[in-house]
Amino acid sequence: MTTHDTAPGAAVLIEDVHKAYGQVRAVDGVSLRVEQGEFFGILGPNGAGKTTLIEMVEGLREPDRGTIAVLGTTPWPRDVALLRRIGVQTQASAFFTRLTAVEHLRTVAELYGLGPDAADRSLAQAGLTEKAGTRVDKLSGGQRQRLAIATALIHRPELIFLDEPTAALDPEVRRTLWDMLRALRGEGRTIIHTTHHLDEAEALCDRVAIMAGGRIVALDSPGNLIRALDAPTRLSVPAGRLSVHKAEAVDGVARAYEEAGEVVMETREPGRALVAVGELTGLDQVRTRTATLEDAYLRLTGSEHTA
Ligand SMILES: Nc1ncnc2c1ncn2[C@@H]1O[C@H](COP(=O)(O)OP(=O)(O)OP(=O)(O)O)[C@@H](O)[C@H]1O
Repeated sequence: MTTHDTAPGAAVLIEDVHKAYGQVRAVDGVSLRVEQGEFFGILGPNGAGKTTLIEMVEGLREPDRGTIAVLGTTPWPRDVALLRRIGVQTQASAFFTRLTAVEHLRTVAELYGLGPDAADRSLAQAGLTEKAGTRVDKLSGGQRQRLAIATALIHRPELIFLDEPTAALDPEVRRTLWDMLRALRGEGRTIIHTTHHLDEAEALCDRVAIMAGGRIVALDSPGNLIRALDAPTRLSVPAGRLSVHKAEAVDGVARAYEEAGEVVMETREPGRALVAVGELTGLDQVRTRTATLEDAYLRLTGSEHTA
């Protein structure tokens, strides 16, 4: 086992890592540091290199070049002691499908040398206690997703990898899972979260790395990435309430147009424009939209494609 001089506080330290498949440079010189206790997002379009990067961090693939330290240890070649300190949830999580949820978890607990209480605890943590006696193949998609997370958490790992944990879940279940993930972070665990759900990354992540073409094109907190966009605020009112012509003349409005039954006004002085719109139409049904992480993501990954 090789240990690195990771500065205290780093859960993962990646330095100039490269990985190619033939001619495809899947990961092309990535460096980043994830702090302990951080909720860190990895975002990027299909084929950006996220999975390849994460698999190298998890010790499933060997980098061609560069170094990776996970909890102070090199993950390749695979290190059993490290595996006990990390938890991995993937889209293809394997279950003992003919067992009940609790039997499945107790079996996994035994594989880690843990008692049944570990299974009961992670079942409760995932909000699945009610489904303890349900066979895994009878669980809904969302319940299975939670079971995958419960399975990844059973041995109380310090570092948790989540891959699209809320894919295909209904909005209510997604929010419940968000609460669960926030609680994990509250316990001081480090979470590395790969997702295409930008609202989720914005709501949960302390920082995100946006990848495109095997490289990191941005790395910052969602708030800073959004602010860096310097995008206008959009105010909108139902189309019948105000003409585009009048909207253009509103104090503080830079541009106005009609879209999906609404007149949209772009402004860099939202306070001033809102007061003026309020005087014209009243504030009832006026909507305000500021830039989101999705806007920042589209700008950053779009420019990368045209580069
Ligand atoms: N086993 C493999 N053999 C050959 N090429 C691969 C292999 N795995 C990935 N690639 C290629 O490497 C590049 C990066 O793929 P990767 O799966 O890491 O991206 P990703 O960001 O995880 O994408 P997605 O969001 O679609 O999961 C892609 O061009 C992909 O086609």
